[in-house]
Amino acid sequence: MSIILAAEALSCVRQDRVLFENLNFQLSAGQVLYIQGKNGAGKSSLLRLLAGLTLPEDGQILFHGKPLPSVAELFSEQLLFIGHQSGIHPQLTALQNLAFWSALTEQQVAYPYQLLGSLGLAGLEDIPCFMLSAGQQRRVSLARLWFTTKPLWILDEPFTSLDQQLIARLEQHFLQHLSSGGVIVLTSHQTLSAAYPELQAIELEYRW
Ligand SMILES: Nc1ncnc2c1ncn2[C@@H]1O[C@H](COP(=O)(O)OP(=O)(O)OP(=O)(O)O)[C@@H](O)[C@H]1O
Repeated sequence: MSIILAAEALSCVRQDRVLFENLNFQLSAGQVLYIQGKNGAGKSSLLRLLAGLTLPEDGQILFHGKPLPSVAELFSEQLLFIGHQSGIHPQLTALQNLAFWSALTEQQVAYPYQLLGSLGLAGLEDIPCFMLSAGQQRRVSLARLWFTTKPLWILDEPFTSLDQQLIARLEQHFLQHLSSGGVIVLTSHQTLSAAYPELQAIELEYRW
């Protein structure tokens, strides 16, 4: 199976501290990479490198076998990155946030009310997101995962603030995405519960 995303001898240094070095992995369609580690170990830093938002100290990231900078346009078309922050605009409503992402990424959201309702946000579609709870805001943010057609998902702590029911729902959605050829890289302090057919795990040590 062809490799979609790979890291070769990746190193990351922050504030003179080596967070990780010589990190290697290869991910093909249907595979999930689960990154664990203590607070400050470097999980978000690794995700930001993989999303092309920062550059590694050493090593390289390959997308479909090519160095990331050389395929930046294709990569950004195929990547959905949800960072540690929810990434929603607090003054906009849930519906407006969906419409914004939809226009920005040219991904059609066919039934926004239905989607938001299915995520437990019925009746809350038209109020500014700053009036929503942390978990509700996270739900608005994650709604993107239900209408995107992008194959590569990089998700930093996607379960934060979610209740167990929504976590289970999200993990089922991950399985669906993987079974249709998607790739997921995620961090979490929480143990994954679903039975992922092809799971790779990396534990980053906290290094002084
Ligand atoms: N933009 C930055 N500039 C300087 N140092 C940074 C930057 N971002 C992160 N760091 C440092 O890098 C280290 C790793 O941070 P990172 O956010 O990657 O950890 P993490 O494993 O995701 O932690 P957590 O579980 O708390 O979210 C920390 O010591 C942090 O201070």
